[in-house]
Amino acid sequence: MLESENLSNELLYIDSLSFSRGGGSILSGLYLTCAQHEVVGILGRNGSGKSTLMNVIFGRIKADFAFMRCKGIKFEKGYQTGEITYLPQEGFLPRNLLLSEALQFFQIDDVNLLELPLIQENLNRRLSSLSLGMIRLFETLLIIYTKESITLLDEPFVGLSPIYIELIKEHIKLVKHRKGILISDHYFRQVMDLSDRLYLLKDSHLTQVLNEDELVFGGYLNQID
Ligand SMILES: Nc1ncnc2c1ncn2[C@@H]1O[C@H](COP(=O)(O)OP(=O)(O)OP(=O)(O)O)[C@@H](O)[C@H]1O
Repeated sequence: MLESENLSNELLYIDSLSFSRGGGSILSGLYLTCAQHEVVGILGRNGSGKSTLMNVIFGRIKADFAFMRCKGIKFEKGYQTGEITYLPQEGFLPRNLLLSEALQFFQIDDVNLLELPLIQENLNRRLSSLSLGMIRLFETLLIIYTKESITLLDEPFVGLSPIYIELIKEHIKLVKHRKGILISDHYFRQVMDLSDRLYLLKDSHLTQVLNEDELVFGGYLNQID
């Protein structure tokens, strides 16, 4: 169920985030927070700036201006805080790793993931021997189960069959008691289903939306019959 902003247990605080390129404003004065136990969804048309926003938070690109706090401490590059992990749109795990090595690298020790039959069956497989969808699935599960308290997920459902989309959702729900999660994906119903709060990124501004009607009003969806 979508809620209003939860100011207790705040993990991530973003204010006045602005980013422009080539003379055009891509993100303008964005305000966004994420608390522990929360999944915050960000929807937007292609090219609206969702990945740019996550890249700025993680520190891969620099904003023109952004005031960002993690657990009350100001930061400029999310990866330097030791508190933020990020699933980028593109694959990131070296393909020559075994799945077991990838799990070790991210120091995953949660039995909810380690004892999954899907994980157990593939522990000794090299990622290069897996399909692109399976690599994406494992990358997403690994990032969800990292120990860091904030997780940024950019299009975690792309390329996944429905049963694996449900699996990802189930595991996000299992870890969110100890995390704050920002998620962006074009599978908007899945994002809505998971999100405690939902935002629409449009014309470089972020607006909170409460339901599908407001997504229609915001020009993200066509009229619902
Ligand atoms: N370094 C850059 N130089 C020029 N333009 C950029 C740069 N980074 C992002 N942009 C532009 O910013 C806009 C937002 O891109 P971004 O990838 O963040 O959108 P998105 O909402 O994630 O899109 P999609 O849903 O298609 O992945 C695009 O028009 C893109 O061309």
